[in-house]
Amino acid sequence: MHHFQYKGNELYAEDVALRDIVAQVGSPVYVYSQATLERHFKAFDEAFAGAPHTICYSVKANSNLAILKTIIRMGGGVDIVSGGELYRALQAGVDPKKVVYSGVGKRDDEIEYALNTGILMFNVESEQEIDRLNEIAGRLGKKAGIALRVNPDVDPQTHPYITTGLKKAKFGITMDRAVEEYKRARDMENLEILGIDCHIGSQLTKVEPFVDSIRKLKELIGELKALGINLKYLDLGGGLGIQYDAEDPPLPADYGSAIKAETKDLGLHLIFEPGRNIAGNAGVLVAKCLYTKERDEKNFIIIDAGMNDLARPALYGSFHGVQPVVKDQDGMIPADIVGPICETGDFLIKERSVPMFKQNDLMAFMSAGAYGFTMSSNYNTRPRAAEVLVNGDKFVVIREREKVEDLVRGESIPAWL
Ligand SMILES: Cc1ncc(COP(=O)(O)O)c(C=O)c1O
Ligand SMILES: N[C@@H](CCCC[NH3+])C(=O)O
Repeated sequence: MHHFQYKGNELYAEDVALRDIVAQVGSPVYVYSQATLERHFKAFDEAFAGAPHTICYSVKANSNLAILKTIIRMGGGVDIVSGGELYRALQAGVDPKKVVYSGVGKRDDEIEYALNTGILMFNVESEQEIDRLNEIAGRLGKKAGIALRVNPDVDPQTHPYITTGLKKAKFGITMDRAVEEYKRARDMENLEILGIDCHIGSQLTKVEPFVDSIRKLKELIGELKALGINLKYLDLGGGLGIQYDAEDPPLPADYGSAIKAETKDLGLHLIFEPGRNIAGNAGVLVAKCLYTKERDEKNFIIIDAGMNDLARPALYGSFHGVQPVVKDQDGMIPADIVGPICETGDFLIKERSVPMFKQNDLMAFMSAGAYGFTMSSNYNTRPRAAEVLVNGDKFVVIREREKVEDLVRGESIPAWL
């Protein structure tokens, strides 16, 4: 069941009309459905029933404290890529033993913070990071649990900007270096080798690339075993895609059975880092039409949300569906739906047939729950949107709309000016 649906001609999030939210909170506003988040988490979790596993939700997809809390209280852990994300996850009450820390550029202070917190493991992304971790852990009198993030050189067949597992990508350690690096790490006093990790890309719509990379990892796991390096965890990253338009991604259950079949004899505890799969279709961005321009060459629908609010179309040419919040338009029109920002690339929809929105009409951009708010910016000194969580017939503002005063906080004018 879908939780963003029409009742009559009004679009609802669960049992709340989006129009009522905007009446109270204004626009643009991100609206999330708690029931959808919970359903997605549960489906992912159940897909791995019978196999020991932990779901470490990828904070970068949607890092609002209320979203993190929703996942944590269902038993989820988190995948973080910065000290900032660790701070958020701790604020939301995460169990440090369910935190994995990925990322190619971990700073010393972030590593210290994570060590002092007692996180489960660092997914180490370079040869130098191994040494740095050992050094910092030694200084703090701690042991750092590690997995090496290896780069299996598998093509995930997704957008080039979100392909991470190819040899030419900046992520991870190459397969041919991995054994040597594990041996080096084994001899370091302040490291504990816990596992192996890979993440090959995002928005994958097939299971084959996942299976291919597991096969490559299995060879490596075998080689390590022969050397007496025994692992506990196999972290398979995130990346399972969702439907934005006409994609037909595998269901979590299908992804789960393919992976379970491939890993069942390894005796390893599986870790997953899904982001988009949990949050993507659990949120929409609601915006208002400010003006329309009809021209011979092109029609424009100008709205109060822009690329600073939802960057994905401008950044990747991504598709987001659009639905009227109240269906009362006179048919469809070919148009660009654009924001108020002074950039030609500031569009949410390009050359598509859309409802004939008029001034003050509200519209919802679908599938905006992941990499929506978290990628938003203040470009053009635009306060970031409010965020709302819906639960049945209730809703709460889980992040206030920013104010202009928030945007100049910390700035100062030197005395000589
Ligand atoms: C290391 C790592 N883990 C997990 C994720 C989450 O990916 P997704 O939202 O595609 O599940 C990402 C982003 O691609 C990532 O870089
Ligand atoms: N931010 C990207 C995905 C990259 C994932 C980062 N690990 C998107 O919106 O699709």
